[in-house]
Amino acid sequence: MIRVPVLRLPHGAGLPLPAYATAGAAGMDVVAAEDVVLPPGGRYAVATGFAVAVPEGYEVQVRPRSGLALKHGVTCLNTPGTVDSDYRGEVKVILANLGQEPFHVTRGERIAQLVPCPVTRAELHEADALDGTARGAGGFGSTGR
Ligand SMILES: O=c1ccn([C@H]2C[C@H](O)[C@@H](COP(=O)(O)OP(=O)(O)OP(=O)(O)O)O2)c(=O)[nH]1
Ligand SMILES: [Mg+2]
Repeated sequence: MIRVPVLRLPHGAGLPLPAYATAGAAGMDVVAAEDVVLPPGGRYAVATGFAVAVPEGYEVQVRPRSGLALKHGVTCLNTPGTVDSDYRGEVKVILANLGQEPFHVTRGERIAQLVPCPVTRAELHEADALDGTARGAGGFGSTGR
C-alpha cells in the first residue's frame, strides 16, 4: 500500500473517489465527472473531478475496464495511461469508442481503473557499439520462421 493524497475538484463534488470494488481488486474504479456522448470512432478526455500527488518512484496507470471493452468496444485509447508523480492537474480518462453505436458516458459511471506501479528510471550511457546476441536486430515477428 502506498499513500496517495487526492484532491477533489469542484466539479467532482458528490462523486465517490476511486475505490477498490472487491478485496482482491488490482485497480481502483474511477467514475466520470461529466456526461458525454462518444460517437463511433470518437475519443474524448473524460473529467474525473480529482487530482492526485503520486509519490516519487511511482506512477498511476489508467487502464480500461474489460466490461466496457467487451460490451461496447469502449477502451482507454492510450492504455495504460500514465499519471506522472509530478502531475498535479486533473486526472482524465481518454476514452475511445471502437464500437458501432454511440456510447453515453454518464456522470458517476465507472469508466476506468487506476493501478499504482513502481517505476524504474534509467540513466542512458551512449556507447560506440552494443554487445552481440543470437537475436541481433531481428524483431517484429522474426522468430520461429
Ligand atoms: O490517461 C491519462 C494519461 C495522462 N494523464 C495526465 C497525467 C500525466 O502525468 C500527464 C501527461 O501524460 P503523458 O506524459 O502520457 O502525455 P504527454 O503527451 O507526454 O504530455 P506531457 O508533455 O504533458 O507529458 O497527463 C491523465 O490524466 N490521464
Ligand atoms: Mg509526457
